[in-house]
Amino acid sequence: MQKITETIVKQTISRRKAQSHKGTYGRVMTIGGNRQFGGAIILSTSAAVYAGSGLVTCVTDPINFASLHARLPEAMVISNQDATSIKQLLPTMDVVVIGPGLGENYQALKLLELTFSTIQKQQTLIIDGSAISLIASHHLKLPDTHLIFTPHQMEWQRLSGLPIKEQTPRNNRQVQEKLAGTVIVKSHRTEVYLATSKNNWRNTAGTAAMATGGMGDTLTGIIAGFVAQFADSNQAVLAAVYTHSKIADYLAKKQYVVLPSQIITHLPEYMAKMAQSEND
Ligand SMILES: NC(=O)C1=CN([C@@H]2O[C@H](COP(=O)(O)OP(=O)(O)OC[C@H]3O[C@@H](n4cnc5c(N)ncnc54)[C@H](OP(=O)(O)O)[C@@H]3O)[C@@H](O)[C@H]2O)[C@@H](O)CC1
Ligand SMILES: Nc1ncnc2c1ncn2[C@@H]1O[C@H](COP(=O)(O)OP(=O)(O)O)[C@@H](O)[C@H]1O
Ligand SMILES: [Mg+2]
Repeated sequence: MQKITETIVKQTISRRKAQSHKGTYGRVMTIGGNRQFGGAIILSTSAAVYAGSGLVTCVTDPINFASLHARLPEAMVISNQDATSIKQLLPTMDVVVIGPGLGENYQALKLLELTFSTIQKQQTLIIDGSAISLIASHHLKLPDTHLIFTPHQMEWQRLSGLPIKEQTPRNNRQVQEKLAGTVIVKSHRTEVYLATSKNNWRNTAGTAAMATGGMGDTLTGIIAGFVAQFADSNQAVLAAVYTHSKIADYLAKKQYVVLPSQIITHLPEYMAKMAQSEND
């Protein structure tokens, strides 16, 4: 196992070019948030914006529009029932996140299938939460695109068939090869199995202060923002995993529990620090 450390973050996050605009930093679509789990997609969408994505569009139940906009006027919204707009806009994105708070009912399944049939080969699809559980329970065929799975250990058990005790690096790698996507197995020490490299990685940051609902939803937004902006996708994934946990470690020095929304608000400052020290 290789160690994920701050060196990767410093290598990944570079200073922004003066001659750039929002289009330079990537388009992200976040899909999820039913009536019960609106908070999950609000966190994911906020993390994508605060991580620096140029333009972010959230596809969610319209019941979540007002609360999302109250916290995050930067995000655009589309109704999760508006298949025409989704089909039209999704192919223009660099990165699509599906799953945070999506739920697992019939409507959620149809939205996942629509996403799979619309996504293009050159795009990146981050599959999280309910979307992972739906793939497992409905044996869905995966689309031909750049895939990143972000399961926690139980979601990984559902998708891989590996009981948590048998989730060893060797077994995880075997299933990753079948899925043909990058797999991030989240736990107190998250492991990353990259699709285009044989190296396996383990996070060196992270704290039990992170053990609170919405923490993984936040990670998906950071990964989306980093993959949308930075040239090397593998580095971007590793840097995102570390950044999420490192900000939590910093806040946990003075806090018993760290809230996902606090990690989000600290992203721009941490990223500026990493960009300044890119050549250290
Ligand atoms: N504010 C919001 O809107 C929020 C919305 N959310 C959304 O809810 C949806 C469902 O996601 P979910 O993760 O809550 O539920 P599920 O997939 O059933 O997994 C839980 C089961 O797995 C087990 N488990 C074992 N190992 C584990 C591990 N390392 N990490 C975690 N769990 C582990 C665990 O064991 P236990 O706790 O019983 O010991 C339990 O039996 C999803 O769309 C998500 O985005 C949430 O993000 C919360 C905030
Ligand atoms: N004890 C812990 N130590 C370090 N990281 C943790 C700990 N507990 C949870 N995390 C991190 O918090 C996130 C939880 O993700 P997930 O279970 O999907 O949350 P949610 O679905 O509620 O958003 C993961 O990134 C995981 O690594
Ligand atoms: Mg989750």
